[in-house]
Amino acid sequence: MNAVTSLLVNELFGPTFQGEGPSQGRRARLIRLSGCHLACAWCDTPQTWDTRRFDLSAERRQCDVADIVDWLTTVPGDLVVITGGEPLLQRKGLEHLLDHLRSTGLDDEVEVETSGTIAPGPVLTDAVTRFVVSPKLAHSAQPERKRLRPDVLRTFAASGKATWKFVAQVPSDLDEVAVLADRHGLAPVWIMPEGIDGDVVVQRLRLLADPVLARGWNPTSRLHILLWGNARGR
Ligand SMILES: Nc1nc2[nH]cc(C(=O)O)c2c(=O)[nH]1
Ligand code: SF4
Ligand SMILES: [Mg+2]
Repeated sequence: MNAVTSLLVNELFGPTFQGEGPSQGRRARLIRLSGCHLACAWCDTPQTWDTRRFDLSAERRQCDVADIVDWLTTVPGDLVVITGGEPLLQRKGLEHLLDHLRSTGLDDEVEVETSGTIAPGPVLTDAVTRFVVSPKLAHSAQPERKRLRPDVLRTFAASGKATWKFVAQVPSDLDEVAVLADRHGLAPVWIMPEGIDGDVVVQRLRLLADPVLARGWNPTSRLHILLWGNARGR
């Protein structure tokens, strides 16, 4: 069996703060992988997949896993965030990255952000600290059969390593989240406002916060957007 020893990368950056979700505010290094099989209407990282708006050959490069681990060792922190795009499109390469990371002696927490539409498999599940799974709602304008894969959601829920981060625009989106959470047993739930402008993020979060609390969920802002706007590599 050939090991996949490289990953198609959009950007490597850090130190920064994990801007979103259960680890918000923690110092982190981010690995943004290229490629996504969805095309969400409000996607904040279209440079990873949208060939109509971006020259992907300039936006991505094939990086040896060994070089990525070398880079990680040069940047301080104890959290590695793997995001995209959709990282699980490169599951084999990710397995190799995690294996190499551990064998190099790095005991960092590793958080993988995913849309929850591709099953992670047992090897990767064992190797990561947590998955931050972000199933897409109707406002993503993706067909339901593409954005919601019940079998995959159940696999993540059963892994014991999933936290769920839903992107919401308005409080009525929370009804859609509640249906999914009940139907598939998704917990714990984090709600994040959609937006790539700090004022929009804050306005939406203000409207969402009380309904989120009332439902027993957790709010998250987008710290990197509040701090630096939609700058690349922050
Ligand atoms: N600081 C920082 N944290 C992040 N967490 C998730 C990000 C993303 O773009 O998916 C992101 C990002 O782009 N920047
Ligand atoms: S799943 Fe994520 S990366 Fe893919 S199109 Fe949707 S928001 Fe963008
Ligand atoms: Mg993201």
